[in-house]
Amino acid sequence: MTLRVGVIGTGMIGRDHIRRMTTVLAGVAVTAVTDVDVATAKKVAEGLPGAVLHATGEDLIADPAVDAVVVCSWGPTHEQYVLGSIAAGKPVFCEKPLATTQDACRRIVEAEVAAGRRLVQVGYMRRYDAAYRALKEVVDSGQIGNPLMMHCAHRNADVPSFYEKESAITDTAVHEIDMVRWMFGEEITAARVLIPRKSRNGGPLQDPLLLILEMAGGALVDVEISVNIRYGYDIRGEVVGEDGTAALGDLSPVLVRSAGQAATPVPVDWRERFLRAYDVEIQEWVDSIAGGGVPLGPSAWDGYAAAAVSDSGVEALRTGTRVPVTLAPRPALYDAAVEVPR
Ligand SMILES: NC(=O)C1=CN([C@@H]2O[C@H](COP(=O)(O)OP(=O)(O)OC[C@H]3O[C@@H](n4cnc5c(N)ncnc54)[C@H](O)[C@@H]3O)[C@@H](O)[C@H]2O)C=CC1
Ligand SMILES: O=C1[C@@H](O)[C@H](O)[C@@H](O)[C@H](O)[C@H]1O
Repeated sequence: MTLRVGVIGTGMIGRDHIRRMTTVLAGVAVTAVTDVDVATAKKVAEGLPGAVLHATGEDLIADPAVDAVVVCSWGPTHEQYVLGSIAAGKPVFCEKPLATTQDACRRIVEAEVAAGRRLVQVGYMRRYDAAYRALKEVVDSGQIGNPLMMHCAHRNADVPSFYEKESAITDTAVHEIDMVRWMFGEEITAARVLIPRKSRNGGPLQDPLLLILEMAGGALVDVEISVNIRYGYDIRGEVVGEDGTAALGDLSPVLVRSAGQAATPVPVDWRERFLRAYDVEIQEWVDSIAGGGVPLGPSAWDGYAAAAVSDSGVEALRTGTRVPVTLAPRPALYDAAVEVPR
């Protein structure tokens, strides 16, 4: 059976997911699109034989030729489309963040619990990245002993002009927030932010930042967030255990030695660095729901938990204090929600 998908938001990642669903993945077809930027959506629809261009996200969700919805619009619009998909009983893959506040995420969790089945998956694609999966396997094997700390770096070459001070946490470090919950298999209990000297490349932003996360089991995670690093898109992670360390490997397939130097290329952006992870993520989502099953990836609960930590991180950035994370009780629908079945 071919899963018929409608895509809301035909911007950068919307178009990238449409490309992979139409030219890379199996068992899926894009049958409808919409965007408030009608001209772009029309152009995208014209390149998709048989696809319908809808005036609104609500019309797309109601389309009988749409079995499942992919939400790639701006964060503040996610809640309405995810709630609309749940109300229509349709599986929905929502790009991160699930919603921009923890209250909005809770409303989504409550709607899904009321519906009585898992319909929502959130686009935290690092759980599907080969390097992160290999790192987690080492940690889970016990080879490096009990994990005590994790050092992370999230470096963007640059960011768009509408990127705000808080985006370093809510839009960028939110990937690490989800990833470490999954890596350690436990919740984050508090956040702090340390502010170093400002980069001259950062404009009005406080760039870089250091986010410190406390894990429920006592481990500490530090995340360097640099969003104007210029040289490329660089994602790092190293877990320090009692008996050893394990780090994400060098991902380039080529090392060039020339003119007295050894060099590997650095990815330009997230599309290049996580190309394969997005493919695996969406293919697994398609496969899990195509036969009427439930989505197995990051859940609405994971989206809510990440948003709650993100809110604490923003508060820590604003106040310079340690801010605890308080989560609502986890509904039984999400038991084992920080684990991704393999
Ligand atoms: N998983 C990942 O690594 C990444 C995730 N993202 C996430 O994907 C989402 C979109 O990001 P980008 O594609 O980079 O942004 P973008 O600005 O390129 O595209 C967003 C599109 O949504 C449309 N839009 C805005 N409001 C809408 C509404 N109410 N209804 C329908 N369409 C609407 C805009 O017109 C625009 O075309 C964001 O939530 C972002 O955080 C983005 C980049 C990477
Ligand atoms: O999700 C993403 C963007 O929205 C965000 O702005 C970037 O900082 C991240 O690296 C990228 O993965």
